[in-house]
Amino acid sequence: MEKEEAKAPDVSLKELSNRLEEFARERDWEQYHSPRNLLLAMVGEVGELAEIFMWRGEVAKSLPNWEESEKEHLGEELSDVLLYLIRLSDICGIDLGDAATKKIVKNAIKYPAKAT
Ligand SMILES: Nc1ccn([C@H]2C[C@H](O)[C@@H](COP(=O)(O)OP(=O)(O)OP(=O)(O)O)O2)c(=O)n1
Repeated sequence: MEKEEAKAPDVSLKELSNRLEEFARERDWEQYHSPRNLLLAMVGEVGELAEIFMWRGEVAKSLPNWEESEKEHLGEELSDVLLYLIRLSDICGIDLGDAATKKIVKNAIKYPAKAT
């Protein structure tokens, strides 16, 4: 039986953002990481994510009939979208964790839960 790969420990947006910054710096890719380029790269990855679901019809939650390799591919494309989103936010000077937390609060005010 194949040995299951160890899961990465809980990771913060800040940590991912630091690692992305380091990744770009080490390759001298900061010059390419402009807001527009990162946005286009992210949209491209959203397209790759959509391709995974294309023509399959409705998919049950937890993806019970999917091969492990398909789930792994899905995880990679979701990650690409997330990583470009984090990098885009950073380059634009947006603290994504803070913005998302505030947005959740705003959403709750706009869409109050029904009183029981
Ligand atoms: N200029 C770049 C190019 C890549 N990446 C990083 C962010 C993404 O997580 C990943 C994207 O790499 P690819 O463009 O090779 O895309 P895929 O991994 O999806 O490969 P493919 O399109 O061949 O499936 O690499 C980056 O930060 N900056």
